[in-house]
Amino acid sequence: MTDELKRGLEGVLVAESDLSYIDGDVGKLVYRGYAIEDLAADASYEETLYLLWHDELPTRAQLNEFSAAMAAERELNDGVRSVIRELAEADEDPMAAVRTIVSSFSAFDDDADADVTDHEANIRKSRRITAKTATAVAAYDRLRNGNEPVEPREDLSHAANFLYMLNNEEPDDVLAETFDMALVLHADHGLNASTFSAMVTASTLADLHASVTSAVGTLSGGLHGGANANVMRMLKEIDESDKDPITWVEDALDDGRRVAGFGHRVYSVKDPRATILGAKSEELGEAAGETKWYDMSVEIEEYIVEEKGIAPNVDFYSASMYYVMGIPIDLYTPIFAVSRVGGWIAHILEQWEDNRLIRPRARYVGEMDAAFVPIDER
Ligand SMILES: CC(=O)SCCNC(=O)CCNC(=O)[C@H](O)C(C)(C)COP(=O)(O)OP(=O)(O)OC[C@H]1O[C@@H](n2cnc3c(N)ncnc32)[C@H](O)[C@@H]1OP(=O)(O)O
Ligand SMILES: O=C([O-])CC(=O)C(=O)O
Repeated sequence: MTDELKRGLEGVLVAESDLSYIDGDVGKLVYRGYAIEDLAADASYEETLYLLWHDELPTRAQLNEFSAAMAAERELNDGVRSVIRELAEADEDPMAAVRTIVSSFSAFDDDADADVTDHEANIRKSRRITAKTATAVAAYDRLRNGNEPVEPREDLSHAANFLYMLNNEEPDDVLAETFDMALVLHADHGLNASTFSAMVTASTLADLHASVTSAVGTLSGGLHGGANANVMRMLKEIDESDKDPITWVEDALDDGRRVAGFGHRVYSVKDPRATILGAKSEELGEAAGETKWYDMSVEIEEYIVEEKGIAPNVDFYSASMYYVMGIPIDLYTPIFAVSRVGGWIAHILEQWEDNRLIRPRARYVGEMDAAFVPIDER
């Protein structure tokens, strides 16, 4: 037992994993050995999920079977629909809504009572949770805007079907492929905070729904997944201010504010996902004739890298890219969850393969030997 204190568990190894590897010094990310650049360019989200859940890339036949089985789970049952409707009526924050909705899935899951050691049941639940999270986010957005949810279609990919359900319009190939790529890029990232919280919950032998629900709550915070929406809010605030982007950022830093979308616990250089998303943001901006958000982002990046030595993370360029795609700002983090749910599940399943309760210690710095005073004598 060591008494060395590692605040924020920085650099502490707590598990072995063969899911994803990050070299933060050179900006390298791989899923099961495959470079993120290759997966982003050529693999679909379903293919990536198969890789994460089943150890290897699927053959065409395996992928077709896997994708069809996931697509068959897209529909929501009436119980979940009414939960979503009530949350939308209450105008719940979208990430809080996702947390509650994911939790509610278990009430209607045929395998809810299966033991956590039942791998086949876990895979069935994994497919359901992943498929239904996308449907639920789209339905939530429609209902809060006074529209009826759009029923999922099984003939579309996970990405295309999500955009179809969100907009009640089949996306063109560019939009569907871009969104699919975003899902691939966000699917896994080592022991990030939300994945770790899923693992902590799973390590108690709480079930998949409990573990994923923990993770959704953890992802919502502004230091983690919540940063993507904060980036876009910042870009809009700058645009509406009378300051140029550099002055705005200088003032924010002088006020002790953090600039959303910059900095990372593991990367000391630019996040490789930000490089890919930046290029896509530029491409989509040019195609839409609106490069303002991308240009502003580049200006901010150049300044912060130069002045502060802090590089952009995944959340920086996804913001301007989603904005050009017409996705509502407060859905950016729910969309992160729509993808990352696959990574959470992969780590939960890996945790259960060789489970040990996760339970660190705190150094006690409180009082000792306090004399207890009965309540009426205090
Ligand atoms: C999907 C994701 O979760 S990616 C991360 C998304 N989060 C964000 O973009 C929010 C903004 N970023 C941050 O707050 C941080 O960089 C984190 C939380 C991501 C990582 O934090 P940590 O590893 O704990 O680094 P820490 O907070 O110790 O920062 C180190 C130094 O860099 C500075 N710094 C780090 N990020 C930023 C930032 N975005 N803006 C300004 N300064 C920053 C800190 O002030 C600190 O400086 P100091 O040593 O002079 O006090
Ligand atoms: O790894 C982290 O700490 C945060 C992150 O980039 C992610 O979860 O994708």
